[in-house]
Amino acid sequence: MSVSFDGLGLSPELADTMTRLTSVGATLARIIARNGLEGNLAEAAGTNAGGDGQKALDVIADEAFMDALRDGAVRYYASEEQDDVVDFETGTLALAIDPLDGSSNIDVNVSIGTIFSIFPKAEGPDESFLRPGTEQIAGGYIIFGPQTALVVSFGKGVQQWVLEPGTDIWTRVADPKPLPPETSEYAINASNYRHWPQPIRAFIDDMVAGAEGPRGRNFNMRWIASLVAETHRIISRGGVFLYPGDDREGYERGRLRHVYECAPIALLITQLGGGATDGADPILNALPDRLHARTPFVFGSSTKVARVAAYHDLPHDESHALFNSRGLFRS
Ligand SMILES: O=P(O)(O)OC[C@H]1O[C@](O)(COP(=O)(O)O)[C@@H](O)[C@@H]1O
Ligand SMILES: [Mg+2]
Ligand SMILES: [Mg+2]
Repeated sequence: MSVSFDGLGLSPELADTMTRLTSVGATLARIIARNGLEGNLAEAAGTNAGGDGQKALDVIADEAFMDALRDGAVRYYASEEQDDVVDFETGTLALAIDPLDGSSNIDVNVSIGTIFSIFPKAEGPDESFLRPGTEQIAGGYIIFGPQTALVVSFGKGVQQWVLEPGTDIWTRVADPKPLPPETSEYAINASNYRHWPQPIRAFIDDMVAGAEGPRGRNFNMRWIASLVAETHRIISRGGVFLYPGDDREGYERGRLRHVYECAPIALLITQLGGGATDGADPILNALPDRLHARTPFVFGSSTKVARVAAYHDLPHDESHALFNSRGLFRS
């Protein structure tokens, strides 16, 4: 196993934890690349704490991370795939993880990932995880796509490593650049349009209307249905992502989980100069009320994220007027 976090000021405990995460990442990359050769990683395997159907790879990834982190510096392990926090009984850190993000893409050979968030351990499990994302000492993801990469922030910018295919060797590559403040690309699952609240519909309506609409220019749309892949694209070339709350039962607070999906992504995006909110307020300042809490999530290029918040503040007619070609907030 070869990876170096030298020069980043990490404590030995954090560096050891990161090494364990990257070791599992290399193993998972090999397992994912062999999907279908020995078994079907997308096979149904049960139901998790959030009521989502689990796939075989969800369970394999969760067990691999848990085994690798036990007897290290992580005391509390909180996973999307487990109802409760696992107490390893020794260690100074608390790690929350979405072991396999984007599981609807396992069987279609599209990028998936692992998202993690690390805090210094607090008194107990609740105190360790139900706290503002500003207190994270690390947050990031591993993306399993045509290329396997680690993108992480330790609170001072964002760093990136790439896995040499077929090996355990991770090489640090150029840091991601700051996000462009403006963008012409958005990501949202538009099949939920009829369920969205009015400000989200207005924001999207105005972009769909393109050059002929109030915004006076055309926009492009992408939806991969892997938060990790969506984040990687936005980090690479800008954009805005929205998973709002909607009126479907169980989706009042959207779909994404605060602790192990949104908080670490918000850390990365804000470190790159972007915005990350629940539509109105910064995610990193919010307090989740339980481990598997969901939150509406809007992140990406700062101007767009601010504009979504402005749509929430204004009555429908006024928002269209303010954002039209003669309005105050054009572009
Ligand atoms: O299927 P939908 O509603 O578009 O939701 C897609 C979202 O769900 C997720 O797949 C949820 O993550 P999991 O696969 O870890 O449950 C995100 O990666 C993605 O952004
Ligand atoms: Mg996920
Ligand atoms: Mg998952």
